[in-house]
Amino acid sequence: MTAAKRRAGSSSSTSTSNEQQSLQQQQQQQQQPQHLPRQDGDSQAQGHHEYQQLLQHPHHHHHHHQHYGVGGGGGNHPQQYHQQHSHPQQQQQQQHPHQHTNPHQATLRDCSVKLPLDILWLPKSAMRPVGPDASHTDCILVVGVSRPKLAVVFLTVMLISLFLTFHVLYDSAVYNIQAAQAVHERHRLSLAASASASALSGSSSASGASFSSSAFASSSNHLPAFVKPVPSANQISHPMVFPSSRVHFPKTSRRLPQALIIGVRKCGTRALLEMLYLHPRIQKAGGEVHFFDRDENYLKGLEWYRKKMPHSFRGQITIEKSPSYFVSPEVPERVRAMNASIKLLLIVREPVTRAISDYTQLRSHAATAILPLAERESSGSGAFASASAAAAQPPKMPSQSLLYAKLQAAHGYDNALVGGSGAGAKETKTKLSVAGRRQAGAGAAAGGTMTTTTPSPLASAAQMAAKSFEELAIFPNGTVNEAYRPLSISMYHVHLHRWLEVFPREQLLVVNGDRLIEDPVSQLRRIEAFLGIEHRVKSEHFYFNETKGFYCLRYDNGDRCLRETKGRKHPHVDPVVVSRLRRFFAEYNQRFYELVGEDLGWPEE
Ligand SMILES: Nc1ncnc2c1ncn2[C@@H]1O[C@H](COP(=O)(O)OS(=O)(=O)O)[C@@H](OP(=O)(O)O)[C@H]1O
Repeated sequence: MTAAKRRAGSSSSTSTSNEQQSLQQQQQQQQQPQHLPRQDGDSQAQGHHEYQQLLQHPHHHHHHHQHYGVGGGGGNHPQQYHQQHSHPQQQQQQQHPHQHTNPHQATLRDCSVKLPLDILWLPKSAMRPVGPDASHTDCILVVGVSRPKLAVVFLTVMLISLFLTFHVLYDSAVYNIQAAQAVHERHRLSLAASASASALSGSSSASGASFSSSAFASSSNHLPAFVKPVPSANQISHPMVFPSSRVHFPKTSRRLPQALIIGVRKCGTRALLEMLYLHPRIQKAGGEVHFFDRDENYLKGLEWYRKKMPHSFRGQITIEKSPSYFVSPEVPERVRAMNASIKLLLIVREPVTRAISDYTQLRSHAATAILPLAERESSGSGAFASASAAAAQPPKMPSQSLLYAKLQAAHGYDNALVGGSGAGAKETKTKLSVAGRRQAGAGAAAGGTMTTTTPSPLASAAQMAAKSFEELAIFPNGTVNEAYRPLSISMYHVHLHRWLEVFPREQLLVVNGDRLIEDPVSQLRRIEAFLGIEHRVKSEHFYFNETKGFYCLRYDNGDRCLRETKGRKHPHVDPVVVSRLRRFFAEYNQRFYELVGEDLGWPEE
């Protein structure tokens, strides 16, 4: 612009004193900052006036342009910019007062475009002298920015806002997709757990795995508080559109358990796990994995075990429960080998009540096993059907061998169930504990049925279902059948002793199962403190269900009670037998109290 003006001044071939004067004026203008009021402001005002006139009377300026050159005022308005640049043209017109405007030459009016922006079109001739070969119809776009720095700031803010908006949208999209995938995965796992539970229905493991695995199944899509389930997670099955390495979304993965509910069977292990699962920091394995107590699982290795665990977020605690861990001698050392600082939860109940509960479940399982067996036998296929005969059965009718296997595996007692060999399958198979040897001896001495042969499934089941608790727990001579598995499991001190040989006492918390039934929140508060998580499970998470006679759980999406296999009605047991057993257990209970350092106040009569 300045150079153009200079050129305009120096290249004029008809230099006159007026021109020189005009040139001097231009040079003075060049030396002045444009934003300052100009000394020849009158000329500018005149120019501005001319411009306004041009806009209103497009042909008028041709007759009056020679009068321009006086005026005053100044400012930063873009039009002033235009005026400054149009000055050379005015000079030219003043130099040739009689020269008419070339019809092909662009005028201010021709090049003026009315826009909401401060954008002006100027004739090219306004920028430099018109040469003989210059096109007079050219226009030059002049964009006036009155406050350049403000404009830069404005643009920068705009760009940053755009970037942040995109970032937030992108992150939230990624978060939602991943949360949906987590829900989907949870849903898939719960379906798988339900399917495996129903596949095993009719028989339960020694610790009631199949029954408890589907308990609360419908509630298993519980999510940590910071992940809101989306309504139709199943629809989101596509992979993420963008790789999320840049987004620090809390990812889930399967982790080995940091806490175990090791037992005791029939003391409320399932209720405890489900109640803990109300806590957003807790993740649970759906069913009982039996990794440490079953050799066939343990030999598969820790990676197999880890894959059985649920997805969890970092900071969550994964818990698995397999009640038979407590009574399996090899388990403590195996658990320590995996994680020496793992936290152990042991829930106990008054031993005689627990034994009766155990008996109730076994009898229930036996009864469900007898029905199809009896139907098979009455149909004439014999007690030990061949595999092909079994295969020929309708799909709903399990084969005898399968039923028998289920019966044994689920109860974990083998023949000892029927009345005898107290230490149970696991303990007799491995080295016998002191109590186990004592029990076996007592059982034999008392004339207990130390069955070593395998009875037919029907006979075994029928015996189980037919015998009363009194018959199984007390020999005819009045002595206690210590070898009866429901009783031997209730000798807590024997089993706990093994654990405390491997783990320090402070790594194990004893939960009072009777109190958990009556007042879950107080027990859960202790457990939360033990696990080092904040107190989150409150009374509003529970309501007492009169029909069931137990507390049930309140979830965001509805209320849930444990299945009917939890809280079965116990058979009436002769009070004399109950007293006898309580006296029997009094000594063992004292030993247990000593081990745990707490008197649980169980009745001794
Ligand atoms: N809230 C609630 N609802 C239902 N049942 C409850 C609850 N809290 C504790 N319990 C008691 O849990 C007993 C079953 O214990 P487990 O879950 O350890 O059984 S198992 O070993 O897993 O089969 C079960 O024993 P039984 O009453 O003998 O069936 C219940 O007494």
